Amino acid sequence: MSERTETTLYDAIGGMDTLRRLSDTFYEAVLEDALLAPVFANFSRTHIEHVAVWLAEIFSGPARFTEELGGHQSLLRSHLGLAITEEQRTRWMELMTAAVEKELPDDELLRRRVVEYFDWGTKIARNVSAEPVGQDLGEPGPTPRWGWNGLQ
Ligand code: HEM
Repeated sequence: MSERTETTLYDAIGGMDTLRRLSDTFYEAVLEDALLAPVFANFSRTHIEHVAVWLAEIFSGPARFTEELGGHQSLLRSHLGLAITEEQRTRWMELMTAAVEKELPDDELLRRRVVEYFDWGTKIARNVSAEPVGQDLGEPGPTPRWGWNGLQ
């Protein structure tokens, strides 16, 4: 194993500071986007922080989303009833890819793995969003981890 893959994606990204900047830059663009802004009608600043906390855990940083914010089940439930279209998912990916290019270290493999996570995760969000608010999702299992080789 190379030295590099012994580092978590979280550390390679630059930890919470970079994830907060990523989330902030992304939502600034989302709220100016005619296709996505209406989906985020109930947006608040805490959303930016919660997304950064989720991403920290996904990329093997501190597990605070599980410990403090309801974990995987709660993340999935946040998307119930949103009826996200494929067009909206694609726009979300475009804006997030631009935010990754602006905020993450200039490391091609790191950026590629992070964008691959978002591609995977947005498909799950879109699928869950087709279910009505209050839908019983069962026990989805622990928060996933995404590393140098993708889903762990
Ligand atoms: C990997 C992909 C995604 C991640 C990691 C993610 C993450 C999150 C998190 C952590 C929350 C809870 C925020 C909170 O507690 O305040 C949330 C809520 C939400 N997400 Fe996502 N999301 C993803 C994909 C999407 C997509 C594709 C859309 C729509 C195009 C979307 C729309 C929303 C909306 C509307 C909420 C509720 C916002 C509110 O608090 O009013 N998400 N998401």
